[in-house]
Amino acid sequence: MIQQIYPSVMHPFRYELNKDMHFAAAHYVPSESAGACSNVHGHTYFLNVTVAGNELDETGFLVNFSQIKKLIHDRFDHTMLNDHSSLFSDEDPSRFPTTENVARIVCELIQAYLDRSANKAKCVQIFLRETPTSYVVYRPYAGGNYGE
Ligand SMILES: Nc1nc2c(c(=O)[nH]1)N=C([C@H](O)[C@H](O)COP(=O)(O)OP(=O)(O)OP(=O)(O)O)CN2
Ligand SMILES: [Zn+2]
Repeated sequence: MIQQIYPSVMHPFRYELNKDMHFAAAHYVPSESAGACSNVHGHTYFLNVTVAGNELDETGFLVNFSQIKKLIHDRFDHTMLNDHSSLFSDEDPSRFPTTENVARIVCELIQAYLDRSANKAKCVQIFLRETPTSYVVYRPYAGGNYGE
């Protein structure tokens, strides 16, 4: 079982849910300045997704926990991140599979799914741990504008 304390995110919504998961994936960071990380290596990524909103759907869910897992775990588990060419690139640093970029892209994938639902929930935080000593927190609405 994954049990961890996460940083909390400030937001104006009534409901907040969190989904934990892990996935095993390989990657390399295609830059000389990444040192050893430019070689192919693997991680068991630990991911915490925070979704918030004011309205529930017809099932009484903000979003189905299992749908969040399906979107990310099914896509990335036991894959080579760099091979996901629609998401990552060896040419564009904003698309290198660094922890920062993976966190943002995971958020974008979840938000694209949420945008297709009538209750319009928001992915407000991604916590992505790459190693026991390294993690990133991504907050898409850090400026406070939730597009309401
Ligand atoms: N800002 C970032 N820095 C680094 C990233 C990254 O994605 N963003 N990635 C790496 C490597 O891919 C590596 O997987 C993780 O590096 P590091 O935390 O240094 O790994 P260690 O387990 O060796 O850490 P120790 O605490 O020294 O044991 C590097 N940097
Ligand atoms: Zn790595």
